[in-house]
Amino acid sequence: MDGITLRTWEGLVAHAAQHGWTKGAFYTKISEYGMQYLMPAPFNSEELVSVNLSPSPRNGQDVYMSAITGNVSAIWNHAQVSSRPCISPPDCASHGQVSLSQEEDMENASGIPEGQVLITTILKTLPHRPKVNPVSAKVSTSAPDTSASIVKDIAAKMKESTLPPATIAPQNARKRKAADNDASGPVSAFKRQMSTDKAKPCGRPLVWSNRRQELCETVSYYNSYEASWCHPKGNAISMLISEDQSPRSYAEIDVVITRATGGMTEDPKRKGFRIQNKSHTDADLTVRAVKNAKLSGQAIILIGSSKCEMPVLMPHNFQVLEHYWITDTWWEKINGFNVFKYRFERCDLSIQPWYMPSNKDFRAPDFSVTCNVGLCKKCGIEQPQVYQVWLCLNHLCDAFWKLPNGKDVGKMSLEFNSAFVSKRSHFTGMKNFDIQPETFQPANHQALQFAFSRDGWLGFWCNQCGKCCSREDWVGWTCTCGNTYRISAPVLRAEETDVSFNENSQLIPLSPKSVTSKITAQSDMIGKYKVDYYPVMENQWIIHLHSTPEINAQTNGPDQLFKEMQEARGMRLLRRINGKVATNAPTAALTRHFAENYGLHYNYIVAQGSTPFSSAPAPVCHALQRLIWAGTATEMMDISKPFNELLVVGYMSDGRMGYHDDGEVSLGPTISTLSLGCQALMKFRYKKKYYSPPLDMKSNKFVSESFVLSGVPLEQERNDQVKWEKSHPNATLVEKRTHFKGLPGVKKQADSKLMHRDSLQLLLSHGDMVIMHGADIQKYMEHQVEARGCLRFALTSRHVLSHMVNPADLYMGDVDLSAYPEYDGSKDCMPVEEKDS
Ligand SMILES: O=C(O)CCC(=O)C(=O)O
Repeated sequence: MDGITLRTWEGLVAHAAQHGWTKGAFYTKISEYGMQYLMPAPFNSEELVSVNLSPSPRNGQDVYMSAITGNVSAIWNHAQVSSRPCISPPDCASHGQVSLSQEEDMENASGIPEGQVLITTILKTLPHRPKVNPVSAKVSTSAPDTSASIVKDIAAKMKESTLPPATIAPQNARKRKAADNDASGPVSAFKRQMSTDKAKPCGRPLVWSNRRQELCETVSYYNSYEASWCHPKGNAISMLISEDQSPRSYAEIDVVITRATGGMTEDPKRKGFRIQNKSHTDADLTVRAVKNAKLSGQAIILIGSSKCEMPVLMPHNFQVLEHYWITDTWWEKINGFNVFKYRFERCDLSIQPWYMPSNKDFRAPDFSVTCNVGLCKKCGIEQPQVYQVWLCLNHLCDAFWKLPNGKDVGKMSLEFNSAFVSKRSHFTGMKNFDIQPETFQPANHQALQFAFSRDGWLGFWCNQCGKCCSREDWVGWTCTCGNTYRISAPVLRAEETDVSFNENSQLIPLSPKSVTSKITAQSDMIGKYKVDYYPVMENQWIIHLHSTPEINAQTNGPDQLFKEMQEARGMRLLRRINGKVATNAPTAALTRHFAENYGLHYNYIVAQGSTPFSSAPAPVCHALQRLIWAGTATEMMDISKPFNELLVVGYMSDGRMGYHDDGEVSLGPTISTLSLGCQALMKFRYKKKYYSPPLDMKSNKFVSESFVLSGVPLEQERNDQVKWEKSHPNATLVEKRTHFKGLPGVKKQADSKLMHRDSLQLLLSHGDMVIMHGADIQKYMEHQVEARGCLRFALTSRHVLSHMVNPADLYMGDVDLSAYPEYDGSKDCMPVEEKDS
């Protein structure tokens, strides 16, 4: 590993001269110093994963470099066999940051441990930044300055070897016409086509979805619910291309030119449009990941949304296009801010893609087109001519984004250099993911592991129509084309469930002792249950009834109910759409739990409907008996408001119900839940709008309600703010902000330790019951539940106020429990007939 010994700039250059600079060599621009380093990989280039270069924090002048290598294919294979969404290639991000104290140790490293990453660091003191000269763009035959000559030598060697020729005269480049590009001169930055003008594609996508979540849950290479790029741990693997609202984008079948997202905000002048309001930087995760992908030659899977700017009609909301690779990256100025841009080229140019417009003939690629390159005299970096005029596109150079006359490009409209768009190169990098997802092979999965695993309840790729389907139904998948897949799950005992089948799970075993509470419980015994009463606010209680193995083993007790819940026929637990979104909306997202409601409707479940109690399966009715007992035994339940609703929620590995409250006007004040199966962590916290001061220092926004809960940290200061706000009803936002920022304690309020933390956490075990009593709990607090194993049911009962229900539906809440024995908390619950005999 001679790379490790290259500690000086001279050594580095000598090494460069000595070694063949092959295609696999990597180069990185240390543009801050106006130089370009080209370095051979001091190891088998195929093993290179990523390289990071940054000025050393020690003096800002040393170069601090870390490279990550390893047996890439072994690592990727390993990553692929691991469970979704664990698509972790080597951990570039964390390994890329080596502290200075580690450098000497690193130098002693030798060889690459099999299947592991290796980090190389090189320190080099750089010359001071050269003085700025006027910019000049020219083809790279011009006499370079000293630093540039090193670069030129190296570049020449690279050209001699395997890279395609880097420079041709601009006029030659322009003569050629690309296969898919009709422009013979400069190519206009993308002309948007109305979707009605677009031709239909010649084929159909292999993989597609209507909702983004379906895609993310199904394919292992795209797990990005919000951002367009998917770059787990700094390794870019796929990108969703959609509408690009910034200037100078381009999209056709073989080439896509777009920008790193981020740094944009709503355009105050044009509704629905976004504008740049912040610069990208080299430290941005996407910028780093894209650079890494370019260096390592890794293919990127592009996914097109229905709004994507390809000149062809996209048949679905989301469709997987093909593998592309990043041929160029550069910087531009948009709206005065630095923006990172890149050019993708399709990897398999000689194969017709499914999204070729049906009214166009497929033509073989023309590899003879290459793009002219200019050399910036200021920074010494050779760069392709991206636009009709050559510009230095190194954002750290003083000549950046300046015309040959030294003036900023400003509002000048730029068109792409046709050669830059039309050039084609042979892709020789790696494709780490197949586009076609694995189909389920139940025989290959150990039934227990699969049935309740994260994989088991996520996406299903329909091999009939190519649709990605989330698992919406407890019993399996149904594709819109009619294809179904049913899971045959084994029946588990409760003690078999405290294991998560999510390999990526962060779950750490919890004991009741490790679950802390800021509210002190008063404990008591009711029957055989130990009962913890948490006084949350005045007359507001959260009550935890701890079950025991003895209680669980009772006839019709939790063990039996858990078994029956798994075997119950006719139950229809479904994942529902979160929020009020149309089912097929691209953004519609399903919950991470499955639910079915019995008895009366209330708002939360209205969309999904309810099943009358008269059709409820036996375990639901037995559970209701226990919940009624718990409500009355703890003296919380108002007998004039009996439970007339029961929600069954099913959780598998990694299942959860996020923070929410049950504070609907249609509900009575007492809510009672029975837990069956694996443990769950139930967390309570005060809602931000009541817990925080009126001014939220983080978002710099005013929270909607000015009310401070008693007992919260900095209560006095928070109350002072509320008082001031009330006494200055006409104060403007600026005045309020100025006033609050000057108050003592305000800084402390922004301290995340004092903000919005869980106040109570309960570890719920099999058979436990929880009662929430009091409307203020729902008004001022919210709760969340995380399953801590692979299978759990929660059966929660409420009272729905009858005047809030459609009279025609009232019958649904009628509960006839005469066939089910009453539960008294201490005795076995025997079926009625057995008791009588
Ligand atoms: O899973 C649980 O224990 C409780 C579920 C819940 O919070 C609810 O139904 O509102």
